[in-house]
Amino acid sequence: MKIFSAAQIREADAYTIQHEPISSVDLMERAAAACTGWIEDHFPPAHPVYIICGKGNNGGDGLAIVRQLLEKGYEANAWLLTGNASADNLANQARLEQRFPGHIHPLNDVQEFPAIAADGIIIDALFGTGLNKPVEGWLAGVIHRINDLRTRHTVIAIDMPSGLQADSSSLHTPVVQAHYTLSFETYKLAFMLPENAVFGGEIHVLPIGLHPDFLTQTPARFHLTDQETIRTIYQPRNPFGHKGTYGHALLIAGSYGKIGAALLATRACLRAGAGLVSAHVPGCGYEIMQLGEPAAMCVTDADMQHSTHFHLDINEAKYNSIGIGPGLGTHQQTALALEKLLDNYPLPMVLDADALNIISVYPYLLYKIPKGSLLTPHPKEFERLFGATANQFERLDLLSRKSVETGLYILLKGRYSTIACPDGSLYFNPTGNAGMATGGSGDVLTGILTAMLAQGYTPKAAIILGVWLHGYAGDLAAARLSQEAMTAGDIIHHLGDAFLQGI
Ligand SMILES: NC(=O)C1=CN([C@@H]2O[C@H](COP(=O)(O)OP(=O)(O)OC[C@H]3O[C@@H](n4cnc5c(N)ncnc54)[C@H](O)[C@@H]3O)[C@@H](O)[C@H]2O)[C@@H](O)CC1
Ligand SMILES: Nc1ncnc2c1ncn2[C@@H]1O[C@H](COP(=O)(O)OP(=O)(O)O)[C@@H](O)[C@H]1O
Ligand SMILES: [K+]
Repeated sequence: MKIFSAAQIREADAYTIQHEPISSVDLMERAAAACTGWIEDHFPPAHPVYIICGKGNNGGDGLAIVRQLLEKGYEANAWLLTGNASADNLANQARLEQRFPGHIHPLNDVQEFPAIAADGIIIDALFGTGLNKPVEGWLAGVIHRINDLRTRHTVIAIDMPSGLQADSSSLHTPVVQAHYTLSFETYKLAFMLPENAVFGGEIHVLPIGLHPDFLTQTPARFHLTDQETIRTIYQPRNPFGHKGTYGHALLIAGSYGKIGAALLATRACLRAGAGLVSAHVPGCGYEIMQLGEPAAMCVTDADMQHSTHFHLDINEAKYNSIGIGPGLGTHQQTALALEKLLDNYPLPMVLDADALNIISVYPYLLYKIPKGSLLTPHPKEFERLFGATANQFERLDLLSRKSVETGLYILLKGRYSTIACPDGSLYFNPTGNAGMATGGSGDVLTGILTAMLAQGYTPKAAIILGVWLHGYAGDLAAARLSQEAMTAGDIIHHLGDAFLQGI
C-alpha cells in the first residue's frame, strides 16, 4: 500500500472529483459517512458528541458528521472556528443549519470551549492535511484543552490529530493526543514514526473511494507492506525441489557467553526454509550447537572464545548466503576476519548486531560490503553507524540517503521497521509487536533473512518478505502466549503458522 504525501492526497482528491466524477461536497459527504459509520459501530447514541471544527475541509467533515450523527439519533453539536471558511465547509454549515438549526456554536477563544458531559466524546476536526505551520496562540490552547480532557473522555481525530504535520516533524509543537484516528484512504507518513506514537492512538484507515487509477498509477516513495504485496513476492516450493534448490546458508555468530545468539539465528534460518544451514562459532560453541540444533552443521573457529578466521573456507560456490553478527563480539581479530570476508565473498549477505558495531568503528568497511546486502540495525546501532539526527523525519532521510549511496538495503528496526532500498524507495512493515522487544528477536530475524537469500529471493524480496514473516510470527506468538511471556524462541516456533496464515 502506498503512503502519499499531503500534496499527493490533495491531488488524489482533485483527480477523483474530476474523473469519477463527483462534486467535492459529495466526496466530503462520503468521507464523513465513513467516520459516522465507524462511530456508530463503536459508540452507542447514549454518548453526547462534541465536534470541534476548523475552517477548512477537515472542519467541513466535522460539520457533516454532526448532521449525520443527528440523523442517527445522537446528540451532536459543532463548535466552529469563525471566519474565512472553505467552500465545502460553508456548504456543510448551511446543510446542518437547514436540517438541524442551532447545532453550530462559535469558537473564537478557549473560553468558548464547551463543557463536556460525563460520557461525552470529543471529535477533533480542527485541522487535517491542510495544516501549514505549527499551531500557535489560543488555538494551541484549544489543543491543550482537548489533551487535558483525554483522561476522562474519548478523543477521536478526523483524518489527522490536529497539529500533526503529515510529512515533517511535529516535535515540540501542540498536537492533539487522540485515542482513535479515523484517517482517509491511506496512512500518512507521520503515523509511521515512533516520535508521533502518542498522538494518533489506534489508527483506522477508512476507504472513501478515491479514484483507483490515481492510487495505482501515482508513484510513491513510501510504502506500507501489505499481504497483497507479500503474495506477489512469495515463491511456493517446487514439488521436485531438493535441498540444493533452497541453498546453503552460513551463520557466523556467537562468542563465549553468547552462543545462544548463534543457536537462535541458526534455528530461525532452518525454519525459514534454507536447504542447508551451517553455523560458524568459536570452539566453545561446538557442543551447544550440535546438541541444540541437530539439523544444522557446525564449523568451529580455531579460537575457543571468539571467531577469528571465518573467512578461510568460505566462498560463493559453497555458501549461497551468509548472515553475520549476532553475538559475534567486536574483538580486533574478529574485525580483521570480517574485513577479509568482505574482501572475498561477493554475494549479498546479512549484517547485524556486532558486525554493524565493528563497521561503525571502521567506517571504510561499509564500502566493502557486497552491493545488495541487507543491514539490520536497531536505532542505537543505526546511530553508531550513521550518527544522530534532530528528529525521526531527518533520520528517515539519512537512512534513505545511506542506502542509495552504498547500494545496500538498510532496515531500521522497531515498530514499523523501515526498509530503505537503494532505488530510494522505503517500505514500512506493519507486523510485529512490543512482545518482540526481548533479547534475541533480532538474531531470529538475521536467520530468517539469511534463509530468504539462500533460497534465491532477490535482496529486496528477501528483506520485505523476511521482515513481514518475522513480525507475523511474533504476532502469533503474542496472541498465544502474551507479549510479556513470549521470547525470541517463540517467534521461531510460530514461523510455520506465519507461512501458513501470513501469506
Ligand atoms: N483528500 C481527501 O482524502 C479528502 C479530504 N477531506 C478533508 O479535507 C482535509 C483537508 O482540508 P483542507 O485542505 O481544507 O485543510 P484543513 O482543513 O486540514 O486545514 C486548513 C484550514 O486550517 C487553517 N490552518 C492551517 N494551518 C493552520 C495553523 N497552523 N494555524 C491556524 N490555522 C491553520 C487554514 O487557514 C485553513 O482554514 C483533510 O484532512 C480531510 O479531513 C475530506 O473532506 C474529503 C476527502
Ligand atoms: N514494539 C515493537 N513493535 C514491533 N516490533 C518490534 C517492537 N520491538 C521490537 N520489535 C522487533 O524485534 C526485533 C528486535 O531486534 P533487536 O533490537 O536487534 O533485538 P536483539 O538485539 O535482542 O536480538 C526487531 O526486528 C524489531 O523490529
Ligand atoms: K483533525
